[in-house]
Amino acid sequence: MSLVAPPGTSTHAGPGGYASDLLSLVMEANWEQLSHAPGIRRRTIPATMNPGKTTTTERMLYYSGHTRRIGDVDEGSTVTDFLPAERSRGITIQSAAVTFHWPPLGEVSDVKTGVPQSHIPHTINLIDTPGHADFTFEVLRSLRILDGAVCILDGVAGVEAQTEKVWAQANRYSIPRIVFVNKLDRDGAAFERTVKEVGTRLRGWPAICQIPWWEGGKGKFMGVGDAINLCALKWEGGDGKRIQTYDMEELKQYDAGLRDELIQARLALVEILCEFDEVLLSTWLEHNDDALKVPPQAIRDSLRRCILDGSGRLIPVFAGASFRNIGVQPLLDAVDNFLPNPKERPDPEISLNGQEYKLSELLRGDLPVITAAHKRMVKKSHSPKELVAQIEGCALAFKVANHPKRGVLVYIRVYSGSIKRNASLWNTNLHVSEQAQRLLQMQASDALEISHIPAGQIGVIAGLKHARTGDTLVSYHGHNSKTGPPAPLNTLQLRPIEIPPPVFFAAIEPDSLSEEKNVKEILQLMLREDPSLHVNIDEESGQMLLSGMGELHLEIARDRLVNDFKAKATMGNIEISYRECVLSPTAAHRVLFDRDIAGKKAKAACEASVGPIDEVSPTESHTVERDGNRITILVIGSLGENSSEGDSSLPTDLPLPTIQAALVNGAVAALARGPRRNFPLHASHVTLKFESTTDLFGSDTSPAALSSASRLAVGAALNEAFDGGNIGLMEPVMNVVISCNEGSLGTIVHDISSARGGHVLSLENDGNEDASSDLPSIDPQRIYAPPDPFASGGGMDKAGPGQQRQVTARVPLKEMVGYLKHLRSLTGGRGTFVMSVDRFERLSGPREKAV
Ligand SMILES: Nc1nc2c(ncn2[C@@H]2O[C@H](COP(=O)(O)OP(=O)(O)OP(=O)(O)O)[C@@H](O)[C@H]2O)c(=O)[nH]1
Repeated sequence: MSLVAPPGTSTHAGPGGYASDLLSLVMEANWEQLSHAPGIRRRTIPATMNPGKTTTTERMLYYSGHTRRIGDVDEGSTVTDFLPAERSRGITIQSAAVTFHWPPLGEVSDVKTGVPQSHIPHTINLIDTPGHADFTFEVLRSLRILDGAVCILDGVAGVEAQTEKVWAQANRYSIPRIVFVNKLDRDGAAFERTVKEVGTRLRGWPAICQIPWWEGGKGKFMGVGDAINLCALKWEGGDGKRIQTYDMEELKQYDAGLRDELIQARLALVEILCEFDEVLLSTWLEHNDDALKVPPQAIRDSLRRCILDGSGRLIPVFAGASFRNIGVQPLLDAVDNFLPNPKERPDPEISLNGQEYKLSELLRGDLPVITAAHKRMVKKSHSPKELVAQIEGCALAFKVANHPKRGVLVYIRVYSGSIKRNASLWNTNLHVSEQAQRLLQMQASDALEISHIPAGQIGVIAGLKHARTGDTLVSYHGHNSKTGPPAPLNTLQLRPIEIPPPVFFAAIEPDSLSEEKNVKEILQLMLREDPSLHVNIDEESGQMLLSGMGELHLEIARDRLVNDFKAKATMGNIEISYRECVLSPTAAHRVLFDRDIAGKKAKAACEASVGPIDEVSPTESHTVERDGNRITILVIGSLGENSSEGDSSLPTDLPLPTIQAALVNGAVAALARGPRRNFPLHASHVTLKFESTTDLFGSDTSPAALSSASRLAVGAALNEAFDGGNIGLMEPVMNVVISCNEGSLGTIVHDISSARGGHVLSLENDGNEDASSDLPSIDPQRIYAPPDPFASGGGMDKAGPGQQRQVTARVPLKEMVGYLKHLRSLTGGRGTFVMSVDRFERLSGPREKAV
């Protein structure tokens, strides 16, 4: 028996091993991801509500030397949950990014080849993400930039509906993952059951790397058995830095039961790896089919190979109880050992003009869309390849945060080239240029000024005025600051993500007229931080409506507005955001706008008509989709035909893309407020016609004048529809997935279909027939897991008698308000559900009256 420092702190490679290209690791709420190349890792923690992501993050920061004390979620003293609203509620709202090193930099000795990755310091950028379903979008957004993730599961609750949802998205982004089963100190903790649920509900084969160690097999949770290194680790209390290791010989004396189980775990681990990895299969054969003789390093290498593709078909599983400071250091080692570095990650997805490609395809310069664009160019000073070679860097803004001292910080991940200080960045979402005046690397509470952020790295741009979370920023050699890089490069989007439509709203009332401007500015900043919030300001009345994904989402937004940003305003009741729709096509309405804007003469005209989206087929002209509506812009040139980019009838300071963007903006503003009940329009198709011979008025025609003309013309068309009784109402209908036990299935199905007007779409067992997963279902009998000492029956009975069942249904949102409480009462507190917007549906007579 020996007293050793925790794995990952004593035997690491020396300062020489700290490669200069050390990356960092990212950890998100629910997920921890680590990237690790010759030094970089990022990890995330995905999970369900409250499985302990923030608690685990606190320990990671403490053991890595990033903090001097362990913060507590319940006391509101953690590093990553720093917003007052997070601290008062004990939940994560915004994903927080922190950078630290594992193993700690000062504690390394010599670098040797062939040592585990965890012996070489890695920079880890960790993102701690939220768990509540209202913030799912925040999690999905963070997933796009992760190189790897740690999924933290609650060992009592197991795999929950929310875990499955985030897991499926991680599959889509091919993110390598490991699972940490937390809270094993709690009454009712069931490691075996949780592992089997990982297999059946997440559809990956669990590769158990650690098994829980309960005192005497049934007592206090005190450590883990390590199936890779064939030893047991016992935490000695306190801050968790003192860990005793027991080798297999010592275990014979100390806990023979654990030793026997550890042997089973090692056999199962090698067996499952051999099924996926031929290299390990050969090693096993070389060791006379003896799984106990396979060297730990061969197992580590194999695990790394098996999860690298991010398919989730094999899932390494670790065990612990973060709150008791048990299991966190080996988890950090696992992040170093198994999660990939940015260079090992697949090519990111991009979109150009709405078409999907891979980034490397674009950078090679041979995409047909680029060659075609080159052919259309008037000035062909570059070949298509050279056109693309002018891209100096391209990055994704994954987080915008308002720092009390440093102002607005935009966190970016660079995907190609590098972003240099003072580079002019074209924002392909907003179509504006802004300069990256200051680049920072955030280290602990310090910010280091840097000259550039290279590909694969995460950094911060300070002082940007426009960039929002989710925007793509392109640095393009010699781009025009008004129109950006040549089309279609000006539309380049990295890993685009669809923002779900908001389904709840509330009115924001500034306390006084003088406060209005301040409130609007704060709301704009909040929107930059969180693009799943929407603000709609009525031009005429000045009324502000804030909409979002759920009631909690809006409550938190109110807390941020009033308490954090100190706005003097109140928020009205939270209500369901219905939609309005146009039932039949209107006539064309031409509007001439002729008024001063900000003291300057502004004049422009255009013609608009509106109809239902299905009945007006899209034309070949410029058509965009916005908030569930379609907008077509027809710009007629001097020759009476659709203008192309080089049309000489347009003034040079008002090129075609600027006109199109201004007209679209006006239409979007008009569609944001319907004529009937002020709800946004949905499923409507606007056609806007602009003739350069009649609708342009020299230098008086500015983008602002064009937007106003378009807003008024669309408004006039909508009013015509309203006067003719042609505006209908639509309601959000949710796709609801409920997890419950067999016993309560009948009551739930009855309640959904008769009392709530829902349609049940499917009933499944344990998610095994889940058609949304590409992976084959897994028979839980074939999954190895050590028996649960506290389980009352078989392995899968957490919800009481009977199997776990999953009900998928489509239900109007109105009927789902307050459903969690009801579901809990129907299922004895055990049922859970997730929902997302499925569609908006036209309301029938009686339902319409009820709105
Ligand atoms: N008993 C026990 N409690 C834990 C453990 N880990 C976390 N907790 C408690 O669980 C609660 C939730 O922990 P958090 O760390 O906030 O969980 P989270 O996953 O970050 O939560 P959200 O981000 O809001 O989803 C807190 O009260 C923690 O003290 C553990 O290992 N054992």
